[in-house]
Amino acid sequence: MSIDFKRFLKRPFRLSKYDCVDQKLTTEALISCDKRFARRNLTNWEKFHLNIHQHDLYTESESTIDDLLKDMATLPIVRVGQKEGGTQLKLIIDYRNSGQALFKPMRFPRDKETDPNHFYFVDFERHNSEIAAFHLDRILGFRRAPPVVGRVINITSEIYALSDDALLKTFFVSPANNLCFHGKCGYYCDTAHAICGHPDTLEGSFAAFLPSTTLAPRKIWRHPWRRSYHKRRKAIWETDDSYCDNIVRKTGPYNKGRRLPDLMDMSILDFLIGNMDRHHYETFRIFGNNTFPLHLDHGRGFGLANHDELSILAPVRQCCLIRLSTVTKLLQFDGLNHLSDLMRSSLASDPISPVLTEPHLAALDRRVAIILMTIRKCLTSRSPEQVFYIDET
Ligand SMILES: Nc1ncnc2c1ncn2[C@@H]1O[C@H](COP(=O)(O)OP(=O)(O)OP(=O)(O)O)[C@@H](O)[C@H]1O
Ligand SMILES: [Mn+2]
Repeated sequence: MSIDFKRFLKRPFRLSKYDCVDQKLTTEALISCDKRFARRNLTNWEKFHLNIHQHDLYTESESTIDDLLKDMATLPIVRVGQKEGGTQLKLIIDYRNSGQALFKPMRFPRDKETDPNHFYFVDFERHNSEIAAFHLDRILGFRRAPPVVGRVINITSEIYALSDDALLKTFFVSPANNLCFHGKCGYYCDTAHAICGHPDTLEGSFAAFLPSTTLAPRKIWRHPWRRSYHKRRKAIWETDDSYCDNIVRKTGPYNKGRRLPDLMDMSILDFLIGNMDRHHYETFRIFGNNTFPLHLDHGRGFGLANHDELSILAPVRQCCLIRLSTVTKLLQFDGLNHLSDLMRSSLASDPISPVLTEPHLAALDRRVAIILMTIRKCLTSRSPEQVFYIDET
């Protein structure tokens, strides 16, 4: 099943004479059902949106994703506004063809490590982590993260000149004569933490927007292994290793189907990138419960190259569960195709390459070994049938 775009398709500029809404909503059907589509080619954003399916955001063979990455990295920007909500500054970028991207700015050089006195919930976001997490999600075969690409922009002509009034009010010229802005948000949106051009250029990550929530409403779920987001308190799972078996597995939607294995995949992705900030996740409502959780918000990964945060793997360790297809992938990385090599070559195509430093790439291989060790340990106390989840086909 793909997303129900009936309302999208009913937009009068598209389908005034024909009524195609009962047809299977593939791109091909759309094109054949209104000849004007052939004249006005779908944008890569539209192709991406229309191909979102029940089980993933895109398919392995889809060339649209690479085209979309290229578009986000090169198409002219026509308008810039701030994304409301969330804790740190994010901009909504409008392109000339109506495509949109979520922009996160670069704050530090790639090798700047997380401040050891920062909690996971106050750490700065890293644009390169958003890019690397998308590539990793794709390499692991999950395809649950929207495409993200890097781009160097001119802060004067591509942000300042195109800003909405609210954002414009936060611009200033620094003592070093650089153009800066800070926007409005919960953390780090003040003069002391402004984003400045060097002198005029600014690097950032551009994530393709998902279909609007009006067309494709999403459900927001609290993550069962959410941290406490408190300076002194701990979450239950941090002190109780039976949390998965005694609580999570007994609660819907984790008591059946793909959701629990999906959370294991998410934990693996987060452990590999070092992301401790997974508080909620979203699904598309139209697909019900038997669908994938979106992998969004990876700005807090790749902060520490020499530390492996084992607590991120707690879901896998406590549930002793992993998708057979995921463990098969990880075993391949244990052999000749190191994950670091696959990531290095995948990231080489990004305009702001190198996206990750060598120590962060090396950390990926070390962490793959830790995940596999965790699974091997599970197999000493549980049967393979209990540990490996096989998807229904
Ligand atoms: N590619 C996207 N397309 C559409 N909406 C998105 C996309 N990425 C993120 N969002 C929405 O924007 C919200 C904020 O984004 P994100 O989580 O990356 O920022 P954040 O500042 O870290 O937020 P928070 O502090 O709530 O974690 C997300 O909860 C999500 O609903
Ligand atoms: Mn966040």
